[in-house]
Amino acid sequence: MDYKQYIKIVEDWPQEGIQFKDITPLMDDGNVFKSAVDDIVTYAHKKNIDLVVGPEARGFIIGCPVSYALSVGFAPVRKEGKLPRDVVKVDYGSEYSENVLTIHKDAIKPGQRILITDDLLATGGTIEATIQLVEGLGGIVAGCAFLVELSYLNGADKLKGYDILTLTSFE
Ligand SMILES: O=P(O)(O)OC[C@H]1O[C@H](OP(=O)(O)OP(=O)(O)O)[C@H](O)[C@@H]1O
Ligand SMILES: Nc1ncnc2[nH]cnc12
Repeated sequence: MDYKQYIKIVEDWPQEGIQFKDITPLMDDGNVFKSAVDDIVTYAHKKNIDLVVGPEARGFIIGCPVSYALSVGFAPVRKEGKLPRDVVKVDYGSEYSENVLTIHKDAIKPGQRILITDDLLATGGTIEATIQLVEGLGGIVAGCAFLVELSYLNGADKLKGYDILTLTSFE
């Protein structure tokens, strides 16, 4: 499926100079959204995944249906101050923001095989921070799956040595 046609480009949002790739039209079409989730599930089936992990908020949109289809759990990575129990945290930067990401300390058991999901790979800052949290708790990053990659921002350079799936790419 050609997913690119379902992604709308919004100029200068959320800041001047950022070309925002809006995935909501893709999600709005049930057949297209299901096909995208199914493609990620097919990728994950070969990887013996124990748990899906995704960063707030769009990582949840992709990760939760994938975890449901795989019959494994989903652990949320959230911005600081949102998770109610003991967390580990990491500072990070993305294409247009800087923040702190956290995960519950007991979300991952050492040795669990983790699939990380997000809607989009831009600079890779968010996913790099998510990997740091997962590995800090002893998880094994078995794969990272995205709907979209902005290859001109070279996020994949931060993911050398990890297995990555992207369903479509903007050059
Ligand atoms: O590769 P990067 O440069 O780090 O950018 C990618 C991240 O940016 C967006 O999240 P955002 O922080 O806008 O949060 P949201 O999902 O809550 O909209 C997107 O969903 C990715 O998580
Ligand atoms: N250009 C972009 N479009 C949509 N989401 C993003 N997250 C980081 N950069 C983005």
